Amino acid sequence: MTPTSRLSGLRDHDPLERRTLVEEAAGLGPGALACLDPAQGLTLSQADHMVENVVGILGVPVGIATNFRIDGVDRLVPMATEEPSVVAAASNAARIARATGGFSTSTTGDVMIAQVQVVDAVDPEGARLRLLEARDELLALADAQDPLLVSLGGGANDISVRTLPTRTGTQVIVHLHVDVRDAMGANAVNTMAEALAPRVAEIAGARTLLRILTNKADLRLTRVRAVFPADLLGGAQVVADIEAASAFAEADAYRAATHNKGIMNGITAVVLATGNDTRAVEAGCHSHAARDGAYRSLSRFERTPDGDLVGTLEAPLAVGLVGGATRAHPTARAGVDLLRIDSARELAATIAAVGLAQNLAACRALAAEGIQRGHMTLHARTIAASAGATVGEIAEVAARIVADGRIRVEHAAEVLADLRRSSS
Ligand SMILES: CC(C)(COP(=O)([O-])OP(=O)([O-])OC[C@H]1O[C@@H](n2cnc3c(N)ncnc32)[C@H](O)[C@@H]1OP(=O)([O-])[O-])[C@@H](O)C(=O)NCCC(=O)NCCSC(=O)C[C@@](C)(O)CC(=O)[O-]
Ligand SMILES: NC(=O)C1=CN([C@@H]2O[C@H](COP(=O)(O)OP(=O)(O)OC[C@H]3O[C@@H](n4cnc5c(N)ncnc54)[C@H](OP(=O)(O)O)[C@@H]3O)[C@@H](O)[C@H]2O)C=CC1
Repeated sequence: MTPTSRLSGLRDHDPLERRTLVEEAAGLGPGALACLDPAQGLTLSQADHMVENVVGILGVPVGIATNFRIDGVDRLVPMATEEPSVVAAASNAARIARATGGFSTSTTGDVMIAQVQVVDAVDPEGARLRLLEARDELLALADAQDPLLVSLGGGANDISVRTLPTRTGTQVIVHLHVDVRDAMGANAVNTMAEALAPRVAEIAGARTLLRILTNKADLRLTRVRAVFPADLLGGAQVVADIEAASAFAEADAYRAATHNKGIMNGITAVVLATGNDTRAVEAGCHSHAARDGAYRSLSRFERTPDGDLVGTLEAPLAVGLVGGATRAHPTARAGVDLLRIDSARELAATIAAVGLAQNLAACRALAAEGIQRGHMTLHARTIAASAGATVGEIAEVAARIVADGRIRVEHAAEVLADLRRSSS
């Protein structure tokens, strides 16, 4: 069976039934996603080998975003998040985008940047040029640190050097550009930077300080585009209002912060589900949003000549399929298996698509009925649980507080007490 992500009504099943349906739809064998079950996920001893002073494990819900078609391939996407309505929103937007073929992506490649900071240079500009003259030597020295990466077609491929006036004097900053292939690349480029530092100091006739990657990974940009039909969004006025909402986020930092948070609801959930570094990706995305000096939205929504809505997003996505927790964490491995991806680029493309989908869903809701109708309806289950409802009581309590239009903990407690009185 050709894998499909169109799993209408997945919500109507229980988690175990959903997992089976997802395994089948993704073309995986029975039990392929068993590691998504807490009982077969990360063990305490595995966790104890990942970070320090381990005493326990925090469980995070993993939902499956459906309907995604990315560069012509259907993908069911794992999203690790505690926030209600995020998975539903992404799935809904992906459903709408399917009508025009889904999401199309492109990438600038897999290049990460390591910085080497040079201080106390007597002749900063002279040092800069001497370092540029030594480019080939420095690249070879970097490559010597990671023969496996070079054998895979990766490795150091350029340097750039600039002088940087600072309040402690003019510094010389070396950027080492490294193609890290399918790794996130932090450890790889940090190792190279530390190996280069003594030779850089010698050439510059100065001292080196920081040798570390930058998370402003703007040589590793992923771009995604999708067209959302006006009729599926709610008509021409909704298209115009989403475009006005986008213009607001492009022009105002206060709105852009929330607009981008909506994007990161999608991006971070997939980064986490695949065992990647959420802090690195978020630092990269937010620094990219401020790349021209003002903090702006990472995405844009525009009306097409046909009156539909085209969404575009560009962001640095430093994620890997090897290294980090991706291979060490069984649940992350199951998430990657579900995606059926073969490269870090495909993972980044998927992440960008979910970010754009999340963003569209939020902006559509905001521009149409408001965010609370969809969000709070799904949030009602969390409210019911907060009021003390058991697993068997949550659905009834949630339905009642939604019907009453009072999605609040104290009302849920009243409904719960009433439910228990009537059933005793
Ligand atoms: C919540 C919906 C989707 C309901 O929207 P709806 O039109 O009532 O949904 P529906 O019942 O017609 O279902 C349509 C599709 O949505 C999905 N869907 C729908 N419900 C579920 C569910 N329970 N479980 C799983 N999937 C669900 C599902 O894909 C379904 O189709 P199917 O695949 O079944 O044929 C809509 O109201 C929505 O998208 N709201 C936006 C909510 C949102 O964006 N939440 C994110 C958190 S808030 C946030 O991002 C921060 C923010 C808002 O500040 C960002 C910003 O300011 O930009
Ligand atoms: N963002 C930040 O500021 C920082 C983040 N980190 C953390 O480090 C974690 C992992 O960094 P990363 O460098 O990716 O991890 P690893 O060093 O664990 O993995 C990269 C290594 O995997 C090997 N490898 C095997 N196959 C491939 C392939 N196809 N492509 C590339 N490498 C391959 C290479 O091994 P070999 O060594 O033999 O070449 C490569 O060096 C990140 O997830 C992050 O959490 C760490 C420091 C700072």
